[in-house]
Amino acid sequence: MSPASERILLVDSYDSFTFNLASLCRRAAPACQIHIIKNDQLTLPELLPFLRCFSAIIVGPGPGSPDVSKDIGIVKHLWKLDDCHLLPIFGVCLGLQSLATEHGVSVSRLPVVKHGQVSIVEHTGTDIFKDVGMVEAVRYHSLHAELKGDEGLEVLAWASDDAGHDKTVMALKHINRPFWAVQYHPESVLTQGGGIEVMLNFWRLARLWNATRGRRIHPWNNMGNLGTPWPNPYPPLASIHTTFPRAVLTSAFHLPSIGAVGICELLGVKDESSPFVMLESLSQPARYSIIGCLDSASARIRYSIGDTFLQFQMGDSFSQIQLGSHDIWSWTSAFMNEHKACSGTSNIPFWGGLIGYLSYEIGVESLGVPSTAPPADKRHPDMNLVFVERSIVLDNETDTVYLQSIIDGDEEWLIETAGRLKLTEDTSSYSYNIAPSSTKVRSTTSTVILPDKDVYVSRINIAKEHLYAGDSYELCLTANTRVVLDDPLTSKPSRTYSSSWERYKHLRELNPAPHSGYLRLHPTTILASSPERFLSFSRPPRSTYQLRPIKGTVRKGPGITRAVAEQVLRGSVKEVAENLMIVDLIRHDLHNVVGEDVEVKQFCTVEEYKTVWQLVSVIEGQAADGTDELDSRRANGALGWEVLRRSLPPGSMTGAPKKRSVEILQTLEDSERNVYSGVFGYWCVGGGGDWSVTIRSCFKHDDRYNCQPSSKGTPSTSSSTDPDAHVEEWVVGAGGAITALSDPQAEWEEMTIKLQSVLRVFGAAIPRGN
Ligand SMILES: C=C(O[C@@H]1C=C(C(=O)O)C=C[C@H]1O)C(=O)O
Ligand SMILES: NC(=O)CC[C@H](N)C(=O)O
Repeated sequence: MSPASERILLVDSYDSFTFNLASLCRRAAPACQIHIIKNDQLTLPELLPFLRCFSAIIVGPGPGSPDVSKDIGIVKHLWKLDDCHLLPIFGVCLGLQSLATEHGVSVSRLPVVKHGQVSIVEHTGTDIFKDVGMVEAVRYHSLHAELKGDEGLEVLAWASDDAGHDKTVMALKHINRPFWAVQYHPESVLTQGGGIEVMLNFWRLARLWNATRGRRIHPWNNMGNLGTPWPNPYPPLASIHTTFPRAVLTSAFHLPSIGAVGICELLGVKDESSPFVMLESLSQPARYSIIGCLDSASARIRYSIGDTFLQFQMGDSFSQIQLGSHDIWSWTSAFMNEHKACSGTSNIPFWGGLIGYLSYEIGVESLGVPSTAPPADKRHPDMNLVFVERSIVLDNETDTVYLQSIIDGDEEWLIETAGRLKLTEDTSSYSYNIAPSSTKVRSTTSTVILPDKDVYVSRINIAKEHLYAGDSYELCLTANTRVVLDDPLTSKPSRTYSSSWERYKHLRELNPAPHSGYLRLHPTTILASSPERFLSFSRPPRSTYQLRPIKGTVRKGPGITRAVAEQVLRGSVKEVAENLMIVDLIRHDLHNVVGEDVEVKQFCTVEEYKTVWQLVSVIEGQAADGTDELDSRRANGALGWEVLRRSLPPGSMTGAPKKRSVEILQTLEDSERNVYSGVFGYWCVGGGGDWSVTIRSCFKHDDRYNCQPSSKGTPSTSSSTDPDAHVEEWVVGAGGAITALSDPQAEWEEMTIKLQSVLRVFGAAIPRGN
């Protein structure tokens, strides 16, 4: 059998490191096809006929326990295969624990759990450790195998650095069946010496076992579908049209003093009843501000989870489009395929395209976790986008304004808008560079409903119980704070005063953040000042996909210099472990779509923000040659959209493994997260995109703009209730990663520090003692 036709089966127990393992496997056996299945996808009788086509099986890690059927699925049966189906198997973590359990070994809790921590692993230098030197390995486990010695298993490696423990088993083999397993994570980015080296040895041993046994591996003739071989970058599209790009009309000129705020005000941001979008960067990399020039013809796309349709609005025309064989993601991709554009200014990140937000729950829906959120007819949009055809991008470094339109023959708009901007600049009749004291948020009475500290702390303790039990390695627990404003003047929508805009201007001064933005997409308005990029993708060809997870937070204050922050964050086992777990999770998310080419460009760097120091890592990937070349049948940047689809909700906001962690968090949080913890940003018609994590931000839903089709087919912008009774309610979410090492009081404080960065905009503070 030539290596080219060999196949490896990877069984995924719903872990968030599986695609890292697939990538390691590919490095060890480059010509092999890797098929990935979930551990509950097939029954054993359904799987058996396929096994003769595989050279080996890898059993991945996962949440839970090897003796819980729902956690381990089909895996437990694999160690009992009869001789005619037998094949080499390599287990990782939960995989090792299953091998042990099925041979009568007791698997119990570790005295001190190891999540994202590195241990020195000593080994026998035999079998999968042949010619392997020093091993430093990352561990993600709460459980461990305790052998008595008569189970038919042999210990190949162990760790001696566990408190209250002599030697913790780190690798096993079966004495006469072709089974090997490791307790640590060979695929983790920080594992050294025992990663690819051990995988190469397993592959050598597996092939040797197959050869000496004379095991014939059957070709994959008409075997049907058993987990599409990895990687599988594109989803099947219901319809793929060939479309030709439109040209981007651009006019650029120098405009030194008007600034992004001035441009927004000139474009009518103060008319609260109209949609408005603006994305800007207010601290490093602080270069571009992107402003949508919307009008009543701008297309709006809204979708709520659970719906079989989306709402499409263009001016007065309002329709419900049935998704049919599409889901909202493939529909949006098909829409962007119809609206491709080319020949804009190459260094300008946005030429036109979709701007808006995606909720946390839309990611939960993609994970296949049933929602606990209100039903579709009671929801606000989970995907809320506007298609921007005319835009202004301000390059804050050179004070150049780029006017852009993707509407054919729109030169007149460019000339007219340039004239308006220049006139405003010349007459300087209004200072747009507003000083902090000049923001005009009217003072209002606000009621702040904070999360209850005792309840939050008790939930931290429950979260820790889940971590000790092995159900999760890290849980990002959050809570909502509500701010209810009593401002009689905002009870009626105004065309000349927008309190949300005034508030945003205040926020951008108080908390200038690299991922800021004002999104008024009725019924929802978001004021964003996020430090965290979720995903950016550069324009094809050869797009780079970049994710920048943050984990590790320290409040800025007297004496907290960079050196101190470095010590507190980079010098802390807990903080680095927290960050590492998300780095490994994000690598997995990216490997899922782009395949092998994923690199950690920056690991645990301390970055400075207005009110906090943060520990930030950067992961980048590129698709295999040709996958994201400009393709006339697909939207520009379709692969970036696919990375987004498969990677939400952001791992830094869930913890790992993502699916199980999300399920646990649903039991620990009172309400849906909604806009908080989702993403906001853009997808450019030229193929680039940039989506930030919606944190350190606030949002409100205003049901006077409920945007449902009225009986006449136009959106309703009036409430059925008395408009004077309107109460303005903002939601601010905040939270933090809980690990087994978390101190509940410190976690509560960390959450309140994050909350405070936004609460100040309402003139509210968290009372002392809280
Ligand atoms: C949960 C929040 O932040 C997340 C949690 C962080 C942490 O645990 O250190 C850091 C950044 C975010 O990924 C928030 O801001 O509300
Ligand atoms: N990474 C894993 O596979 C973890 C296995 C198991 N859930 C534990 O915590 O020990």
